[in-house]
Amino acid sequence: MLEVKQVSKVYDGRRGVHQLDFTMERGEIVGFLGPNGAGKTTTMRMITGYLQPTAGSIVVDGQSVHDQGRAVRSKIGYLPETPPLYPDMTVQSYLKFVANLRDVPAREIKLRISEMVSRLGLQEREKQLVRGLSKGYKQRLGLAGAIIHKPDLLVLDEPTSGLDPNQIMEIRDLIRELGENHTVLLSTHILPEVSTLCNRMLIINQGQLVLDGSPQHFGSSMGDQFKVSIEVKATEQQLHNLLTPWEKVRREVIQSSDGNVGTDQQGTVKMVLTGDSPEDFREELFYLLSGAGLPILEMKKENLSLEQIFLKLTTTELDNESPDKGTPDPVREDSADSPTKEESK
Ligand SMILES: Nc1ncnc2c1ncn2[C@@H]1O[C@H](COP(=O)(O)OP(=O)(O)OP(=O)(O)O)[C@@H](O)[C@H]1O
Repeated sequence: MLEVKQVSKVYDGRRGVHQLDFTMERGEIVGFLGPNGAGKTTTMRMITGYLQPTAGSIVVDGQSVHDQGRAVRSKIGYLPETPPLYPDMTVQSYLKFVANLRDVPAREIKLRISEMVSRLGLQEREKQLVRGLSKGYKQRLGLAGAIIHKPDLLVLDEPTSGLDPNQIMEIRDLIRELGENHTVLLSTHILPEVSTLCNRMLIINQGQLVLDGSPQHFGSSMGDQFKVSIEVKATEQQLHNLLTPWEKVRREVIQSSDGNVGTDQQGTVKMVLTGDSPEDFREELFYLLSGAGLPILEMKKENLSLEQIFLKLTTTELDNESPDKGTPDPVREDSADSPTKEESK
């Protein structure tokens, strides 16, 4: 559906984005994450044809954004960070205006407006002036304008930014619904939004792609440590005696069900064990404990949170600031289990 090939954008000698390379399949909802100034808006504006890349190419459904701009734009719905709404138009007249602009056939416009109004829950607001709408309703109207020409690909730039928690939930529900028959690329600063809405995430930092894959996959496989929580029928002392010689694993006794730290009234201890490498040590741990006759009541692998992944990937300075230098490979899902270049040094 979308192919972004080696795309760079340089603004007055400064890097906007650098050698971005990714594709999106039909039906995917992809979250586009990155700190302020990482290059999300620049990328989205290039995909939607509003900005020309300095290098590289973008293809939507087999057509080049550069060479077949008009045809490509008819396949894309774009909701910029601030939707371009005209305050003196009514909801209805705005939708009519956008429908004309997006080449919706004249005989279909009336029907299309009523479809949009009911789909986006704007029935009560149809005759109201845009200036009187709340931020949430303005966002709904922006979304209605973005999909009125029935595009295949939706590009949404921070669609829930500035909304209150109720409005955020409503817009997320709408995006989830739109994702049933559109391909969606959405940028956001809200990490839980990615876990709840997206089946894939792209993280960009300083103009470069640093991760590509599913939030669930990376939560369980990334990081330079392996973490396990256990509940064992034993005294705290027994566990310490057994595990102290195991130098590669750090131990931390945590609160048990009765709120105590240490052996509880049922004679069990809860502990978090952290290995000093990503190597899975659960099997070794199992044999160690069972060999000592200490029953394991629970053993659970602890995943990295999205926040931890994001921080890990976006707080490292990239050393190739110059647009001419090469780009490190992003961590991709199919290569996430093998060490990254940095980790293998
Ligand atoms: N019109 C412009 N002229 C010059 N530099 C620009 C322009 N637009 C963006 N940039 C620069 O390009 C880089 C990427 O900006 P961009 O707005 O794409 O980031 P972003 O990830 O969308 O940030 P935010 O989350 O703050 O919206 C930044 O360094 C920014 O200063």
